[in-house]
Amino acid sequence: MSLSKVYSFPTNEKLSEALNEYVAHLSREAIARNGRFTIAFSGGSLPATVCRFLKDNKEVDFSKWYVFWADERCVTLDNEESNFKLLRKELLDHLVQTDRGIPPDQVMQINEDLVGDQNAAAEDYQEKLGSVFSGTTKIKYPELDCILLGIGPDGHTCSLFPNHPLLEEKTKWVAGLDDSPKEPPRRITLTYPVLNHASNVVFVANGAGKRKTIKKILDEKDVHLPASHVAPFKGTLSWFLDDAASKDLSETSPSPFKL
Ligand SMILES: O=C1O[C@H](COP(=O)(O)O)[C@@H](O)[C@H](O)[C@H]1O
Repeated sequence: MSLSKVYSFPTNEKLSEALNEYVAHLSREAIARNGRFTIAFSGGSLPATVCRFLKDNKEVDFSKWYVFWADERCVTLDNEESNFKLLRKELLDHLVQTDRGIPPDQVMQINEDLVGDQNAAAEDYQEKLGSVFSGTTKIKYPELDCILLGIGPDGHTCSLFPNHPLLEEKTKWVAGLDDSPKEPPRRITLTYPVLNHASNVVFVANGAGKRKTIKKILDEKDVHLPASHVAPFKGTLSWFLDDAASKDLSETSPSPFKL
């Protein structure tokens, strides 16, 4: 099991600069090794924080990116609740406008025709993951190069909520739920086995509102919070926080970033 690194930055801007540096580094390494970079984004506040500088980073070869969602709401792609729509606004449209767009068949959004049935949508999404990872070989779990995770005040991550039966899911890569305690209730989510087989998992959180939750996970090791169970088997686990979010932590790691 991996040890986690916890980085904290004085401002939200510095946090975004560090994330730009780190994601660009992971992308460069993966492309040099495998000719592509597979990344999953969460929704909520994360895309704006991660993409603020990344979207203009000319050293990133976005043409080699395969983009997935760590979780998605079962809504149409133009709905205000859509995590896809959020990333379009924060990254995808900007790349197209600046002639560095990700090829559309490498952007793996939820199937809009299936949003009325979360289980069908989840199965379809699992097949999309399979089309990129399995090729002709049957694999047990996909190994994404990078999964970017947000965290809710209740400790949820992706759409894995406290006390939910999906926390026990061991077989499916992607699962559906229609009882999310946060709106909208119908969603699909990556499961723990996929999170924990990734090469690099990165939690991103900012603001005082997340402070108590982060302390419970990192210092108090509270097992009731879903984010506490993200622990990549072989991969790295990093936390990127701003000082408002990390204020009560007993310690953070020295920052290796050139900001
Ligand atoms: O519902 C969701 O919430 C979490 C946390 O969002 P935030 O706005 O508090 O950062 C997010 O990570 C997840 O993708 C989203 O569907």
